[in-house]
Formats: sequence, structure tokens, C-alpha cells
Amino acid sequence: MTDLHLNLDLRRGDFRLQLNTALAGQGVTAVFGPSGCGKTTLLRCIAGLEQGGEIRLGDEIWSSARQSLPAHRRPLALVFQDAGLLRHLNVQGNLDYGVKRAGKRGLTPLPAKQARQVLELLDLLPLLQRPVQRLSGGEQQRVALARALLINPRLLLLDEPLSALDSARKQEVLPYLRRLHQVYQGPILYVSHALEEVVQLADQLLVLEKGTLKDQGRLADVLARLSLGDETGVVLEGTVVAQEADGLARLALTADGTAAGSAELLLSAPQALVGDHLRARVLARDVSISLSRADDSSILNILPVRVESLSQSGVSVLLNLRLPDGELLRARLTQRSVTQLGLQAGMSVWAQVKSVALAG
Ligand SMILES: Nc1ncnc2c1ncn2[C@@H]1O[C@H](COP(=O)(O)OP(=O)(O)OP(=O)(O)O)[C@@H](O)[C@H]1O
Repeated sequence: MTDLHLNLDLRRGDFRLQLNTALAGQGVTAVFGPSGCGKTTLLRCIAGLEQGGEIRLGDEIWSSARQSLPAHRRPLALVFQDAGLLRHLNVQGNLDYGVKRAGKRGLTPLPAKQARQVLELLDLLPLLQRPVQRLSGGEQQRVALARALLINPRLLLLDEPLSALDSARKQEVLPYLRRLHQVYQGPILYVSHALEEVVQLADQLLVLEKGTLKDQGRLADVLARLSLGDETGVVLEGTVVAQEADGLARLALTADGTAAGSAELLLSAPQALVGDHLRARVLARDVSISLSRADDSSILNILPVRVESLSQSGVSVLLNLRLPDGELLRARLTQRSVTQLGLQAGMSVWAQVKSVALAG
């Protein structure tokens, strides 16, 4: 595994990006934070479009006080919100153009068999002869992704690749991004300010605030630490074990993201396939508690939990709950409900989650 080491310090007007960290050499690391926190500047530094510090991928120095590999020589691929396709060429022409330039970056493009797998995964085989002006926004982004993957980059940088798409197109492209690991094993850096995207795609999360590192780590851990007010919640991960006839997917939770646990969730994830790894964000405000298992309720997800802690949060109480295999769940209740049920740390209760409240 080849980690990406960053030690950056640069100023742009009043803004200063100051960061000393390492990013995982595989999986998706999302760079997350409010507008203006420095996400794009960070990506541009790594891509060589801005200078300001040390960048090293494993033993390979891309930038230091003494030297800097020019942007067009760095062995990486970039996908921006604008697919940036060449308008006068068809899809095949755009892909060929990217492949031809891979050598400049010191990269060897994917061999034919793997290249075909990329095109299959992105459903591009039927579109190869199509002029790019006749592609939808979502299709254009799939071509941009293929063009990036075919050069077999050592690092893939995605800067808000969905933000120019409307929400229907976003939902269309997201499943493709979720499956990228089937054809690309290198590290992916994914810049976004959309939490729903980050939750679905990222393994690791790097949070920036005013140009500095606020937090970094496993997605579920960092999200649990972030204070998100009304959006406070947890991320549960699992494998889709069934797509049921009524459109609900059955997700078998994996306790630490790897080992299979015992709990299951039903959620609406129409695009997901059996075997897909999915994450569901469960907001604390969408979880209610009962002392006994209610079998006459419309709520489909009823999970046994242990109350770990209670903390006053504004006018409500935030409960940290543990599922039998150790996953964290949170519930936000009124003080009146907490008093009525006599809820205390250590109690075993039932957590109820409406399946519509789960965004896959
Ligand atoms: N060339 C520049 N000159 C002056 N200020 C700059 C320059 N480039 C970026 N900035 C400032 O640096 C800050 C970080 O910008 P950046 O685009 O990296 O943020 P971001 O987190 O990607 O924001 P967004 O989510 O809105 O894209 C902003 O305040 C921006 O105005």
C-alpha cells in the first residue's frame, strides 16, 4: 500500500492551507468541509496545479522545497465537475485521446481485457460511437471516469464530480462510483461538500476547516465525532443480501465494516444489487425507543440496543446506543420521553428506525 504524504503550507490572498498528514494508499478518502475551506486548493496542490509544500506518494517525491514534478507528468488522473470532454470527438475518440497521453505521466494504460471491464462497469460499450454532444450529463461523467481509469493512474482525484448534475442524474451516477473499486484498486481522493455522497462513497474522511485539518479517520468514526446539529447521526455499513419484491433492500450489517454482524436493516435502495456494499446514514432524529419489542408498529426496523450514554443537547437528549455487535446508533428524544421511559445508561431497549428514513 502506497500512502500519500502531504506537508503543505500555501497562501492565496487571505487564505492559508496548512496541512501535514498522510492519506490511505487505497480506498476512497473524502475531503469534506464547508465552501471555502480549501478542498479544491488541496486537490490542485496534489495535481501540481498549485505549489506549496511537500507531496510524496510512497517513496516517490512529487513536490519538495527543491523540486516539483510538473502537473502533466504526475502519474494521476483528475475528474472535475465538468467532464471536460473534447466536443469534436465521439466517446471512443475521447477515450483514445486520454490513453495516448498516459505515457507522458509515466503510466502504462490498462491492457485490453481490463479496459473492457472498465467500459462494461461504466455501461459505456453501447455509447462508444456516440458524439459527446449527444450524451446526458451523467453519461458524460461516466466517460470522464473511464478516460481517467483507462490510463491506470496511481492516484485518482475526483473534484465534486456530481455537483453539476441534477439530483436524478446524481442518483444515476452514484452506483457507478460505488463500484469503482471493482476495477480500480489505487487510492481515490473525493472532494465533496455533499454529506449524502460522502457517506455512500468514502472509506476514510478528511475534514478541513479554514485551511486546516479538523479531523481524519474512518468514515463512521469521524462522522460520529463531527457536530452536525440536527443532522447528527451514525453511518451503518452492510452487504445487500436481498432486494425484496416491494422495492426494499435488506442490508446485513457488518460490525466494523468488515466482519458480518447479526443485525439487519430494511431500506430503500432501488439501484443496489445483491452483494453490493452499502452504507446507510441513520439520523438521531429518525430513531425512537421502546422498552418492549412493538410488533404492532408500522416501523420495520426494530433493533435491540443497550443505552450507553445520555447527554442533554439543547432542548432534547441525545442517546448513544450500542447494537449487539458493537455498532453505534443514536437517538434524539425529548426530555419528557426520556423521563417517561425512565431511560438510563446500561438499560436494554429497542431502537426503532423507519426504513424510509434510511438513505442508502
Ligand atoms: N488564487 C487565489 N487568490 C486568492 N484567494 C484564493 C485563490 N484561490 C483560492 N482562494 C481562496 O481560498 C479559499 C479556499 O478555496 P477552495 O476553492 O480551495 O475552497 P473549497 O473548499 O474547494 O470551496 P468550494 O466547496 O466552494 O469549492 C477560498 O476562500 C478562496 O476564495
